Amino acid sequence: MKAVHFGAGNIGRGFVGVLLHQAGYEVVFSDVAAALVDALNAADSYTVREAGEGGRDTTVTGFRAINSAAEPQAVAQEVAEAHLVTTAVGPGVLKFIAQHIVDGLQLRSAQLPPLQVMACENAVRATDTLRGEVERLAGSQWPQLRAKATFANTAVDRIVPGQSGDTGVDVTVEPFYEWVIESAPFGGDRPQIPGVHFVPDLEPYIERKLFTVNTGHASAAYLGSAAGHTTIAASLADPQVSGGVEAALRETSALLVAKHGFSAADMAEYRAAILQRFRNPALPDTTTRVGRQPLRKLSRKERFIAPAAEAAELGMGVDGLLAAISAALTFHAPEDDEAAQLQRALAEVHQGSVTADEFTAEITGLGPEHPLFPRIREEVRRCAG
Ligand SMILES: NC(=O)C1=CN([C@@H]2O[C@H](COP(=O)(O)OP(=O)(O)OC[C@H]3O[C@@H](n4cnc5c(N)ncnc54)[C@H](O)[C@@H]3O)[C@@H](O)[C@H]2O)C=CC1
Ligand SMILES: O=P(O)(O)OC[C@H]1O[C@](O)(CO)[C@@H](O)[C@@H]1O
Repeated sequence: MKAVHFGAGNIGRGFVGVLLHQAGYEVVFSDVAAALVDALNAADSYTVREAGEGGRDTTVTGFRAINSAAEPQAVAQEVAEAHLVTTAVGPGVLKFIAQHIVDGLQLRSAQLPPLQVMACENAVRATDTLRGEVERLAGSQWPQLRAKATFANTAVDRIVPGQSGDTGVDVTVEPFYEWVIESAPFGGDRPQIPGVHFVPDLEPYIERKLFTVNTGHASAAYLGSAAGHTTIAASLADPQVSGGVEAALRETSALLVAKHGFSAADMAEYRAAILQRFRNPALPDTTTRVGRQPLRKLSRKERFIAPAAEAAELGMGVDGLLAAISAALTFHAPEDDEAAQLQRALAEVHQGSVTADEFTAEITGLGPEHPLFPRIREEVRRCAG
């Protein structure tokens, strides 16, 4: 069995790659980072080190890597012959992966079983987004190609921090992982991957994950950074920050209970386990990594605005989420393009060339009629000074 995995970064090697290896797939990593591709091809194996209580090392073998920018035809050929395609490139990059899938499906024999495609990104219905791009690029050819692939949405959860430069392609991860996949697209032919759960309806799971793990982690990063901390551990050791994270998560939990019927007790347990994971002392993680790409994280369907908007529509509390959003608005990270762009936009509000209304609409995607809009505009005015 062969899997082509796009994005040989932290989650690619430390989560998807290792599980596909354990499932018996030959993994062909495809990435645009030439040095990473070369390093993977120079290695016979790499080690996934689980840091923290109960952690163990796993050796991954049986992989290759291809530079998809330099050798798109080779990637298409691999996709044409593969059983499975996965991605972990970031939601904004999926549109660039779509062409490789279209090219691969064009070369794929109609006699082969459908290619199973899953985007393992932190976003609701990321695989649907990828499929939409594939359809758009395939255009009039889509009717001939559609039977050659099956697309399934997934939710992936494992903290894989930035790796120190001196460990090569080895990767340090937390021991915990969760991979939930929607079952319907596969019919009777589900991929057999260790530890994976199949569910008929993914929406409650991806929202529970995104609006708890990711809202909580990002809140720790933004509130921690605003308080002068550079690591997640130091942020959560600050009672002011951990109290702020818990306040935001109590609000998202209340929404998830109301919307999806999770029990309040289960959500309290889920939150506690997650905060424990964030505090893992063996896992070095920084506020700049966890807070990366604040524009994405502040967008309409993401971990802050989506739950806060729904909570506001239902008349539920959003003060904790607003405090985290406010901290996100002032997030400074010199090497992060989106953080720099956000600060430039906020400076324009300060100078008066952009109004707080325009900024709020642009960053959050909310219309002025939305009940959350005036609350965020107030934070924008305060942060812009
Ligand atoms: N790191 C984590 O703890 C978790 C990350 N995720 C999600 O996984 C995805 C990847 O995150 P990380 O692995 O942390 O990021 P990363 O930056 O470590 O890895 C991304 C990889 O994608 C590659 N890439 C970029 N453009 C590409 C293209 N056009 N074609 C092929 N490869 C390309 C990059 O060179 C890089 O190696 C994101 O959507 C993230 O939200 C999900 C759960 C946990
Ligand atoms: O690109 P994003 O959305 O920040 O994804 C990485 C996040 O996902 C998580 O691993 C949670 O699964 C967090 O550790 C991390 O902050």
